[in-house]
Amino acid sequence: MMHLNLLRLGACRVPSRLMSTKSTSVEINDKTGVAILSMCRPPVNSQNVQFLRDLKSSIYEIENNKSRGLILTSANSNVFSAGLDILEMYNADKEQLGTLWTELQNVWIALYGSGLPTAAAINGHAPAGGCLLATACEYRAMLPNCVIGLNETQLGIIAPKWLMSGYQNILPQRLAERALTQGRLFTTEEALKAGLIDEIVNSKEEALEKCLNFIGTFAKVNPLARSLTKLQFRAANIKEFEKIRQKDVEDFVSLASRPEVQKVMGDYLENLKKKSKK
Ligand SMILES: CCCC/C=C/CC(=O)SCCNC(=O)CCNC(=O)[C@H](O)C(C)(C)COP(=O)(O)OP(=O)(O)OC[C@H]1O[C@@H](n2cnc3c(N)ncnc32)[C@H](O)[C@@H]1OP(=O)(O)O
Repeated sequence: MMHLNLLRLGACRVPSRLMSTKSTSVEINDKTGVAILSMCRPPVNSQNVQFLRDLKSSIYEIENNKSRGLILTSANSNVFSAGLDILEMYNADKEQLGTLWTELQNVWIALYGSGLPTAAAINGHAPAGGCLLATACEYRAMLPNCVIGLNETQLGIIAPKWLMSGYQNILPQRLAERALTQGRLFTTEEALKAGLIDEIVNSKEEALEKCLNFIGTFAKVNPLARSLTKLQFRAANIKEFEKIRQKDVEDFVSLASRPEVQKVMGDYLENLKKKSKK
């Protein structure tokens, strides 16, 4: 009998640390069973191939370990994620561009298509690919004085439909269209007003607490029913994405390797470097 109880206890025990990769770490909250996935690629969590692979494997690990929910956050102090690593897109050959885009797709589908409750504790700026990750989640709490948004058109590039899905799920159509065509970055305060985020918080701890509270709202809901209901809402976007997945990589490679797009990226990078030296 005692042996059986121990086994039962063992089955319920939630480890306090699940897994780390080079650029992610995962901790499980002992009380809640919720996984906190921290991105840690200083200084700005820019998304290169390795980072995206690490993120994808952490998301699947959390899903497979039957955690009760996933909170995505950053280990860096003022940036959630600066989006795709422009250094890996600038002067890159077609194969490198294709691999980078494929890995971005893989992370998005892992997070957007996750059956778990997902929340983003946005403890810093979240432009472009950073916004993509945050809007793939179901709930967002964000620190003040930061920016979030899909600014692709500012780089002379187009966000494909799947990349816009998170935005479209959250924002009214007219606002989403205007923000995407402008390449607008919302301040935290503007993001709250637009409904792009759910709460403004004063610290990372508070952001994590709000995310935990959100995930806690499902405590009494059957997890399978919850997950299938969530995925019904997302099924059309996921199906459409799966249909164009390969073509989307080809389109990205063709666009990103154009000399004029490379020039915009080079100038953008140079401006970033100039700004950071000031
Ligand atoms: C062709 C189709 C492509 C379609 C899709 C694209 C999706 C993308 O995700 S494109 C990436 C777009 N990202 C951005 O526009 C964000 C650029 N970064 C920023 O605006 C700022 O860095 C920040 C607001 C995120 C943070 O500002 P902060 O003042 O804290 O840091 P900085 O001094 O600006 O940066 C520190 C350091 O990091 C470098 N860096 C910043 N962002 C990127 C990036 N996305 N890729 C590569 N490197 C980046 C920046 O140059 C600084 O480097 P140095 O210290 O070496 O000068």
